[in-house]
Amino acid sequence: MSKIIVRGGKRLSGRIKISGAKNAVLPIIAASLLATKGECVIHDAPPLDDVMTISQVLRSLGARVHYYNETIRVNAEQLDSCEAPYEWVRKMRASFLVMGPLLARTGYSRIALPGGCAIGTRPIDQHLKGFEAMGAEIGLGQGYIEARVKGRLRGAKIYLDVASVGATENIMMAATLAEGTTLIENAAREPEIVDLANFLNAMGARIRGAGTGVIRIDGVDSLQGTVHTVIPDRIEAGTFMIAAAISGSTVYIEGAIADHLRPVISKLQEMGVTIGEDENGLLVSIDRPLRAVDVKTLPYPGFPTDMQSQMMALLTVSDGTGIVTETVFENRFMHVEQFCNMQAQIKVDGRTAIVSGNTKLRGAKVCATDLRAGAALILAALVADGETEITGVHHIDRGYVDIERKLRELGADIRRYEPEEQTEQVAQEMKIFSIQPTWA
Ligand SMILES: CC(=O)N[C@H]1[C@@H](OP(=O)(O)OP(=O)(O)OC[C@H]2O[C@@H](n3ccc(=O)[nH]c3=O)[C@H](O)[C@@H]2O)O[C@H](CO)[C@@H](O)[C@@H]1O
Ligand SMILES: C=C(OP(=O)(O)O)C(=O)O
Repeated sequence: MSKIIVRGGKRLSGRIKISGAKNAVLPIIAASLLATKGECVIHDAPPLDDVMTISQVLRSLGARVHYYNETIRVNAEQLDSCEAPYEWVRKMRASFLVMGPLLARTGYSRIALPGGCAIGTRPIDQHLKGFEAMGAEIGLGQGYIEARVKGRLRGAKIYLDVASVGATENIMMAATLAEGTTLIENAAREPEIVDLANFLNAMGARIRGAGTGVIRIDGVDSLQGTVHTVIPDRIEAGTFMIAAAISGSTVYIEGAIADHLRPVISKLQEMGVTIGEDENGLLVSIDRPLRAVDVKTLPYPGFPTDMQSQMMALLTVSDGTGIVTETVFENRFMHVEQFCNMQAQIKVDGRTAIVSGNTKLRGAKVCATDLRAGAALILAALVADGETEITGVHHIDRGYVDIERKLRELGADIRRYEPEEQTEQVAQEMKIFSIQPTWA
C-alpha cells in the first residue's frame, strides 16, 4: 500500500509552479471527441491519474490519444464505439462527460452509470434533463445509461435546478452541434466552464456567456481540431496558499490567477494572511497569529467545496472557533474523523462543522477518504508534532501533480513509500499512456 509520510514542524520557503487545472482539462479532453477533422493539441495537461483515465476512455472509443511532456494530442476523426465501459467510469465520475459530445456527434451514446462516491450521491439528472430537452431519448438498464436521437439534437432552453458544473459542461458540449440555439439558464460559472467554452469556440463552436448564469450556444455543422493551453489549477494553488499559511511561511505561487481565487484570498485575508498579487502569481506570507473565520461552500464565485477540507485544517490551528458549512455536497466531512485522529477538536452537526482552534495537532496514521481530504491531511501534517502516515494516496494522485516533490522543494519533510509491485504497475500504465515519468 502506498503511503505519504510527513514529519511536521518545518518552515516552507521559495516558489512552486501550479500545474494545469484537472477540472478544466478533463472536459476539454472529452470535448476533443467533437472534432471530426484535425487534431486537438492541449498544452499544460497535468500528468494526473484522472488525465490517464479519461485518455483511456477516449481510446476505448477509438480515438488516438498521445501524451508527452504535459501536452496531450487527441485525434478523434475516426471513432469505432459510443460506449464508455464501467471499467473506466467507475474510476472517475468525469468520464460521464463523454456523453454530450458522443450524443451530439453520432446520435447515440451508452455510458456506465457513474454512481455515488465518498462525498455524496452525485446524481446526473440535470445532464439527462438537458439531453432530453434537446430531443434525446434516455434509457436506463444493466448499469448503463443510453441516449439516442434521430438526426441532430435540437437547440432548447434548459433551466438547471442546481448550477451543476458537469451538467453545464455536458449540455454545452452537446449543444455545439445541435440544430438551432440552446440557452442554459442557472448555468455554473466556474472558470473551468469558461476554459471549456474558449476551447470549443476555438474548434469552431459559437458560445457566448460562459462564466455568467446564462450561456447561449448557436449550433454549428461541424467542429475541428485546435490548439489550447489549459488554465492553472485554482484548487492546487489554494492548497499551496494554505500550506504557506498553516506553516507560518512565505511562498510564491507561480501561475495562480488571483481572479479565480477571490473567495479563497478574501477568507485567508480575513484570517490575517498577507497576500500579494502580481501578473505571474501570488505571494503568501504570515506576520501575525491567524484568526478563525466561518466558511460556507457555494458554487462559484462562492467559496469552493474543493477547498473546504484544506480550510478546515487551517482552522484547527487558528485562534478561536470557526464554523464550516458545506452546501454543495451532502457528505463531505469524511476528513473530520481523520483530523480528530490527529487530536483536532471538531464537531459535526449535519452540514455544519464546528472547528475549535489553537489545537496542537499530533502526527498519526490517517487515511485520505477523497482527493481534497488527502491534501488537507498533508497540510495538517505539516504542522503536527511528529510523524503522520497518510494512506489512500491514490485519491491524492487523481488531482495533485507530484505534491510531495513540490512541498519537499519548499522545505517540507515529506516522502512517499511505494510498494515494489505498485511501482511496476505505474510503469506499465505509463507505457500504455506514453507518459513521461516526470514523477518517478
Ligand atoms: C471534474 C470536476 O469538474 N469536478 C468538480 C465538479 O464536479 P461535478 O460536476 O460532479 O459537480 P456538480 O457541480 O455537478 O455538483 C454540484 C451539486 O449538484 C448536484 N447535482 C449535480 C448534477 C446533477 O445532475 N444533479 C445534481 O443534483 C450534485 O450532487 C452536487 O450536490 O464540480 C464540483 C462542485 O464545484 C467540484 O467539487 C468537483 O471537483
Ligand atoms: C471532487 C473532485 O473531483 P471529481 O469531481 O473529479 O470527483 C475534486 O476535484 O475535489
